[in-house]
Amino acid sequence: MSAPPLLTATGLARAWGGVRAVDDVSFSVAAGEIVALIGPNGAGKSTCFNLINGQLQPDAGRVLLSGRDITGAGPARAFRAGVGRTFQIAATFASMTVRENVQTALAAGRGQIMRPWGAGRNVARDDAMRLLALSGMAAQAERPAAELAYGDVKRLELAIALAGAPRLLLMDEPTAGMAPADRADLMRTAVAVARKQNIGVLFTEHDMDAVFAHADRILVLDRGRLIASGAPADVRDNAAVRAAYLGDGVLFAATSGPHPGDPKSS
Ligand SMILES: Nc1ncnc2c1ncn2[C@@H]1O[C@H](COP(=O)(O)OP(=O)(O)OP(=O)(O)O)[C@@H](O)[C@H]1O
Repeated sequence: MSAPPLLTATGLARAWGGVRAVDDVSFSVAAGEIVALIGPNGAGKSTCFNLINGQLQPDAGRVLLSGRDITGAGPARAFRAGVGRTFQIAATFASMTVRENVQTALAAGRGQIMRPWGAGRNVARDDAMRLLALSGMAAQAERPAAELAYGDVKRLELAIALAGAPRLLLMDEPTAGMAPADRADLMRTAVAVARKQNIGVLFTEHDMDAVFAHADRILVLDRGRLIASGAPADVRDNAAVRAAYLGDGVLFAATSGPHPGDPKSS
């Protein structure tokens, strides 16, 4: 028998009052696979993320990580099981250096405390430097986090997420608020790290260039339902997806060159 996928979500459902925010959604993510979860505003992406990292209890359905049931486990237990997450708003300690931020995260994972003085300042130092190298931040290790440009804060946040040794990394709009050139760079870094470490990545993103350039597979939600799933080219050509985004325009802009059937710009 082959091993179960890294993440398996089956029949997930969650309503808010009368709104079916997530409605019978099933999908999987393999180790080392980069999967985008997209959909118009209010489609249910955040609710879906919160179901997967155990923050929310589903009304129905199951979340399995390598076959182990983590449904509604809560973020702490899901984290210990191997589900990491980065948020839209980066969370770092501004007064610490970049390296100390990562050391703190590593130490916390080992039940230790990182103190920036005495012997404590060497806790997990080498591992922190290794993660900073992976995230493209080694050269900035000794800078106070407060001095970083926003793109580098996001890279530091990636290193901090890696400190938890995730097997599945949920990235909530990783490129939000970044300049276009920085976005591509961050996505390239995140994808390279995930491939190297065999981490499965599930990310939400409004920037369709980032989605179509970097996802192996795209899941499309619309009003809580999974309306399409597949390779970027297939999803882009899917009539239901195009209809869901009609009037939004973002999906059509995120492609190289014109495509038959695209709405004409006047
Ligand atoms: N805590 C909540 N209480 C009530 N309704 C909620 C709550 N969270 C989400 N909803 C509703 O559930 C639906 C899905 O919302 P969700 O935030 O999951 O969508 P989304 O795809 O992440 O949207 P966006 O792209 O705008 O962030 C929406 O109709 C939203 O108003």
